[in-house]
Amino acid sequence: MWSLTSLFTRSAQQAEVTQAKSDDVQQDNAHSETDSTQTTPKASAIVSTVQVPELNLQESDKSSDQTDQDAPTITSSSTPTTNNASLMLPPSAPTQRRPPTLKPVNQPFLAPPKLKASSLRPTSLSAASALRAPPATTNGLTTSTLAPSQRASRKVILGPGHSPLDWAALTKDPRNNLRGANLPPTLIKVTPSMLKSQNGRKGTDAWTSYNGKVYNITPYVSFHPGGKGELLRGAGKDSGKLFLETHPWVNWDGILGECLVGILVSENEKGDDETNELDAMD
Ligand code: HEM
Repeated sequence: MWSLTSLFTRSAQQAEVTQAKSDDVQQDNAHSETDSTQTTPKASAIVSTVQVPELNLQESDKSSDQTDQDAPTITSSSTPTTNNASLMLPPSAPTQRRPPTLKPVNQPFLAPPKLKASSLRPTSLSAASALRAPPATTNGLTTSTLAPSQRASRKVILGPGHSPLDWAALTKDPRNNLRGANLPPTLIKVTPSMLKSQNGRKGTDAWTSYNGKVYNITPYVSFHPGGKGELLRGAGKDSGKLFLETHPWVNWDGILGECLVGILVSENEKGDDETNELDAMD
């Protein structure tokens, strides 16, 4: 290990040696400069290149202590870690990163557009009616099972105790015998001539056929929302066409199931075993 005294002494000696060498170099440079002026103008380039390598070569031969002493000087000029940080530009001002102003300073808030109530509604149809399929124009038939919304109602005012609920209560009791009097408990075969004679006149019950089955509609006449006259238009004949033209959404058998008399057969088809055949169809 070097002592401090020897260190300083050594450093002083080296400084003297360095100074002497530097003087020699300058003398040599001056001398060479004098010579170069006589030949070529390259002397100035030699001066700058000679000084730097000599200093580095001498220091490389010195001890590590010497380099440590020089270290602060070198570090201050070349190390980019800490000191360069002080040279970095400050972060950009926060005003540059602000989001764009959403609100004009001197302008009031924009009012929402004013909508008229009429502009939110269709002029003629309601939203629900606009979603429905348009009614068919041919033959008065419609492809939809929904009731037409714009057709004038032809319903009648039903008498007291003749609401649909009253009818439903009536059909639940089998003792009411809605099929009619003087009929066997089982279904019968009905010929077209029989159906025609059961038209509701002369004290007879009114029968009608629908999908090949015959019903007694007399008990339902006063419960029919469309009125007695409309329902009796099908008396003594088939009501399928009129029924489907008027209200295809109505559940026929759900209303008149207890009024089922029998099935419609051809004139010569009726036999003595009509009851057994009808039972077999059930
Ligand atoms: C000749 C056969 C029939 C005709 C001509 C007829 C006619 C009518 C008419 C004009 C209406 C009024 C529709 C309206 O403007 O709202 C109506 C309603 C009604 N009819 Fe008939 N009808 C017949 C047979 C039947 C039968 C057999 C039943 C039962 C199975 C029935 C059950 C009803 C029902 C439930 C309504 C009310 C419909 C509703 O509220 O939308 N009709 N009928």
